[in-house]
Amino acid sequence: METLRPELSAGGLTNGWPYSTEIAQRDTLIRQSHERSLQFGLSSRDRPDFSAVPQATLHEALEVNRFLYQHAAPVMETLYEQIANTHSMVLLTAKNGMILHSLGDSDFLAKASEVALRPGVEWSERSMGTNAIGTALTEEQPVVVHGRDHYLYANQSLTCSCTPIFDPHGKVVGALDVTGDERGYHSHTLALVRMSAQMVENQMFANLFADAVRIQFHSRPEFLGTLVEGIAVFSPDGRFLSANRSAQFQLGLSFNCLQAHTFSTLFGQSMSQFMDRLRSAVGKPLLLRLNSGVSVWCQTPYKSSKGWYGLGQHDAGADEPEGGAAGLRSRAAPAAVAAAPAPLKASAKQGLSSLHFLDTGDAQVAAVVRKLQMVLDRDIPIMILGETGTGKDILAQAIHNDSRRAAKPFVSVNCASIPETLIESELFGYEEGAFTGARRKGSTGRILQANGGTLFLDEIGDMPTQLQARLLRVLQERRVNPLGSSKEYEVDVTIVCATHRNLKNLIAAGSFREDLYYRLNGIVVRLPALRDRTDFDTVVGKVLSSLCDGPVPAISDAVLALFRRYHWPGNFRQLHNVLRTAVALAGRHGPIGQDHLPDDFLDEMAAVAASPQPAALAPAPAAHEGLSAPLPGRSMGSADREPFSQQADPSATPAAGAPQGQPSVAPPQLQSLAANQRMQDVALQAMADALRRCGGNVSAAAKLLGVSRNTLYRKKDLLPPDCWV
Ligand SMILES: Nc1ncnc2c1ncn2[C@@H]1O[C@H](COP(=O)(O)OP(=O)(O)OP(=O)(O)O)[C@@H](O)[C@H]1O
Repeated sequence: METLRPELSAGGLTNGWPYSTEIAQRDTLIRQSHERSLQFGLSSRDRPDFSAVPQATLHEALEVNRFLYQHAAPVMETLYEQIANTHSMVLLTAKNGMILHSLGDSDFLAKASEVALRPGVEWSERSMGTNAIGTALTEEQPVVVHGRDHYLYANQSLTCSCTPIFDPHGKVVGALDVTGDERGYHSHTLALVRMSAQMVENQMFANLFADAVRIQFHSRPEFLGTLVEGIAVFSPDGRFLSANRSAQFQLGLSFNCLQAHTFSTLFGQSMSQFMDRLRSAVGKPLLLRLNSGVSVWCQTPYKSSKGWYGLGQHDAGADEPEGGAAGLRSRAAPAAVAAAPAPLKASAKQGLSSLHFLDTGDAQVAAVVRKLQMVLDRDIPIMILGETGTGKDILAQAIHNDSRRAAKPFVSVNCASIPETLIESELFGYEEGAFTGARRKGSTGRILQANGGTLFLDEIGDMPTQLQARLLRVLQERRVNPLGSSKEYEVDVTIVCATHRNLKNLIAAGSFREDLYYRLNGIVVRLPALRDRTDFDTVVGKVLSSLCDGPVPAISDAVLALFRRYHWPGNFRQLHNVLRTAVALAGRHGPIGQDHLPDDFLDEMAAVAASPQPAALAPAPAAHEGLSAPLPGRSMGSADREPFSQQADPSATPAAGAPQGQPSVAPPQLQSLAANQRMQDVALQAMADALRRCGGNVSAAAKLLGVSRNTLYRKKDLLPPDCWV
C-alpha cells in the first residue's frame, strides 16, 4: 500500500509558496485530504477515471439540481468573462462532485485529459483523491489545490480554486470551481469564486423565501444591499427559517444554533413591534441591536395588505412593486428571476426630490442647479463629480424627477458595489434560455429596465474596461444586446453618471476609455464637499429635521462649533450618521450636546487634532485666533455664520473657539482636543509670523523657528497666503 509523500508527512508542503499560518492551515487540510485519499485505496500513480456518467444520468442530476443550476449558470458566465484568456475553466458541480456545467476552453489540458472537465465527470475525493472540488465539498470550505497538492500525479498540472455552495437551508448543494493550468495560478481567483458563490446563494435565498420576512442587515448602512449584507428570513410569526453566511457570522451563531432562535431572541423585540416600526419608517433603514450588543442597520421589504413595500426603490412611483419580493427587485423586468440584488441606497429622499430643494444657499450648488435646469430634457449626458457622500445620487434622482421622464423608471447602478463578475449581466441582462435550456428565464438588465427613463451609473470610474466598450456601443447605437442573445433591443435612456475619481487620470493610466469619457460628459457639474459649503448651518438643520418624525431637538453651540471645524470626509452621509446617533441619545427634546455625539466621531476629532499632520482638521476660526485669512478644513470661519440654534446645552462645554458662558465640563477627549487644537494654532501663528518677517523666504523662516523647511511646507495649506510673499 502507498504511503504519504515525504513532503507531506514532514509537515511542510510549501510547494513554492511562502510559509505562514494560513499556509500551515492549508497544509493541514491538504495533508488530511491525502490521508483520506490513501484510505480510499488510491495510489498517486493511478490514472484518473475521466469517464462521464451516461447522458440520462446527467440529465437526471441536472433535473435534481435545477434550482442550483438556474441560479449559478448566469453567474458562471460573468465569472468566466473575468478569467477569459487565462487558460481556465469555470465548473459547477453537484454535491457529490459531479460536474453539472462547465464553461471555457480546455486547451490547457493534455490531450488525454481533455475530457476531464466536461459535465458528467465526478471529481469527488473518493474518485480523484485530493482536488479542489472534492476537498472543498468534504471540508465544506473554500480551498485552493495547486499543482503538487493534488493527490494524483496526473492532476498536478492543474491549479484549482473551489468553494462549496450552500442552499438557503444551510446545506451544501454543490461547488463552484475555477480550474486552470498550474502555471497560470492567480491569487485573486479564489476571491472571485467566493464572491460569485455568495451571489448564487443570495439569489437562491431571495427566490426561495419570496413570501417570508427577509431581514437584510449590516453594521454599516452603506453595505446594505451589497453582497456582504447578512440576510435572515423569518415566518410572519417570527420563526427562524434561514440565514446566509454573512448573517451567521454577524449573529455569531451557526445555522444549526440559529434553528433554536426566533426573531425576538435574536433582535430583542417581537416581530409585531418590528413590523410597527417598519410601517412608520418605510424607506428608512432601522437600527436593531443584536444579542452581542452590536447595533446593525436593517432593511426589509415589508408586505402590507396592499402588497410589498421596500427600500431602495429607485423606480419612480415604485412604492408598491408587484409580485412579492421578487417583484420588488424587478418591477420593470417581467422576465427576470434571480436578478442580482440591486445596489440599494436606503434613504428617505422625498424632501430632496427636486433640484430646487437642493439649493439651500450655497453659491456653488446654486450654480449647479441653474446649469442643470438649462440642460434638462435636451438629451445631454450629465456627469456629476464630487467626493463620496456629497449627494451625487440625490442629485441624479432630482434631475430625473424634474425631467419629462419623471414618470418612467429611474434606475441606479453602482459600478463599484457590484462584483466585476456580475456587472455585465446586471447591466445588459441575459436572454431567456440562454444558459440552461428552455425553462431558464432571463433577466432584463438594468439598461433595459431604465427604458424611457434615466439610467444613473454611479462610480463610473470603476466600470471594468472590457465592459466600457459595450457600454459605449449602447450609448452610440441606442441598442442593447443581452448576454447569450442574438437579438438587439432598442433603448431610450438619459444617462447620468457620477464618480469621485479623476477620470482624466484613469484615462492616462489606460483604465478608462477616452471615447467613453467624451460620450458621457456632455455637461459636468461638481458638488462641493460639505466642509466647503457656505450653507453649512442650514444643511445641518435640514438633515436634523429629516431624521426626526416629531419635534426637532436643538443643537448646542459647542457641538455646532465642533461640526464647523470638522472636515467631514464622509460628507452628508457621515453627517446623517452622526446626527442620527445624536438624536437617539439626546431624545426628541434635546438639546444635542457633546455627550450625544458618537464616540468614534469624538475619537476621530481628537486624533486629528493630536496628529502632527494638520491636513484634516481646521484650526480655530480666524477671528478668534487672530489669523487673518480663513483656513482650510472649513472655508469659512464660524464667526462668519449665524449659528443654526442658539439654545444652550446644559451638558455642553465650549471647545476651542466656542462662545463663552457655556457650562464647563467637557468629555476628556474634547478637553485634549481643545488643548491640542490650541497648541496647533499657536504653532501656526508662530510660523505665519516667521514667514512674514522673512518676506516669505522658507529657508530663513525655518532657521528662525528651528524647524526643517519641510515642516513649513507641510503646513503650507494651513497658513494664510499673505505670509508666503
Ligand atoms: N443636499 C442634501 N441634503 C440632505 N441630505 C443629503 C443631501 N445630499 C445627500 N444627502 C444624504 O447623504 C447621503 C449620501 O448621499 P448620496 O448617496 O446621494 O451621495 P453620493 O455622493 O452619491 O455618495 P457616493 O459617492 O458614496 O455614492 C444620503 O443619505 C442622502 O440622503
